[in-house]
Amino acid sequence: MDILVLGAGAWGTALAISAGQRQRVTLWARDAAQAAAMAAQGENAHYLPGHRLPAGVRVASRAEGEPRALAQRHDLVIVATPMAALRQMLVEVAGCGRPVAWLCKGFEAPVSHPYGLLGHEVRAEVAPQLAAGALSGPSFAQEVAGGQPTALVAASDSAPVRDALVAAFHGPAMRVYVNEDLAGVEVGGAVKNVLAIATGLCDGLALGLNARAALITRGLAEMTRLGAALGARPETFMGLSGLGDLVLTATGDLSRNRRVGLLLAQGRSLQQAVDSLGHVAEGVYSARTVLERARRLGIEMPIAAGVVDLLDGRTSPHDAVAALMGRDPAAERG
Ligand SMILES: NC(=O)C1=CN([C@@H]2O[C@H](COP(=O)(O)OP(=O)(O)OC[C@H]3O[C@@H](n4cnc5c(N)ncnc54)[C@H](O)[C@@H]3O)[C@@H](O)[C@H]2O)C=CC1
Ligand SMILES: O=C(CO)COP(=O)(O)O
Repeated sequence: MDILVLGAGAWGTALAISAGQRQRVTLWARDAAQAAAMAAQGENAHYLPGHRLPAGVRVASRAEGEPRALAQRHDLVIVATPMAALRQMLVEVAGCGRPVAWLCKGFEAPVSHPYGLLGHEVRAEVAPQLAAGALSGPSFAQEVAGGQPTALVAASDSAPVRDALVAAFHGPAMRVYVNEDLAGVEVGGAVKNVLAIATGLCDGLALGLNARAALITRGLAEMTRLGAALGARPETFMGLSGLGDLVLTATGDLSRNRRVGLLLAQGRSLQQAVDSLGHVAEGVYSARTVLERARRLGIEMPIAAGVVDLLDGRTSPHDAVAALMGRDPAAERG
């Protein structure tokens, strides 16, 4: 199988390394200099140092071809950019006639609406004919690149897209489950990043394990409420892209979103926290949209609201926690 991975950050590179053990993979970087360095060094020293590219992975940039022309020469196209570049990449591959899946987890910044869109909503605007979906689930790039066992979920309303993702990535160290609930899988991936900022904050303030478990559980309830209102199936949130990715990202120190929360708790500014990562932390860019979409749907998301107040500088880490604990008693419901 020939796979095109558009975007050579940590996650695109890790999946290329994983699939490249068995398949032919083209790993495309927008930056020609980065592509040249990767080809020369046999690794992505900038975004994923310490992991060799296997022989099945070939590096490319625009010098080798524009995304649509390249896509037409492959069996499956993976968009591995951050959410901010998904629209542009879908425009570039629209009409390629190949199954397409994105890896990004978030809501787009509000560009075409008063609120940001999920990936499948962007697809509906710019490439409605494209057979497409998302590959999601609990998966730190470093562990996948190192061949450690991982389970993912291939979500799409198109069976050929789901099948292509399984054929491409299912292997000895990676199980790929399928799910038709693309909206649910996308909401899980987007909201867990916002909640991971909250648990990073909680742990950075040394509030304890009880507090962290409470945040994860009530965060899952917020995620499920928003997802159901956006047309997702509630049971999707008990799966890999919901609870699974929430637990991983909220508790795992490899998470960039969690690290943002930890750094804010130490008194760093948001700008300092973001700059120190060197990678995208999608929760920072999705949090306001999560809250705006919840507001329009009449959904309460107090944890997400606390994260937005903190990111916007309206509250301090301690006051954000106090506001959550000071809420009125309530029944425990979804
Ligand atoms: N790193 C991880 O463990 C995982 C990341 N993800 C998601 O995958 C997405 C990408 O994450 P990472 O690879 O970790 O980010 P990263 O910060 O390591 O790399 C981002 C890459 O995207 C490229 N890029 C940015 N704008 C672009 C554009 N307009 N056109 C082409 N390339 C562009 C950058 O040059 C860079 O190579 C994010 O949405 C993230 O939430 C999902 C699962 C795991
Ligand atoms: O999505 C991820 C793991 O599944 C990666 O999370 P971070 O972007 O917070 O590192």
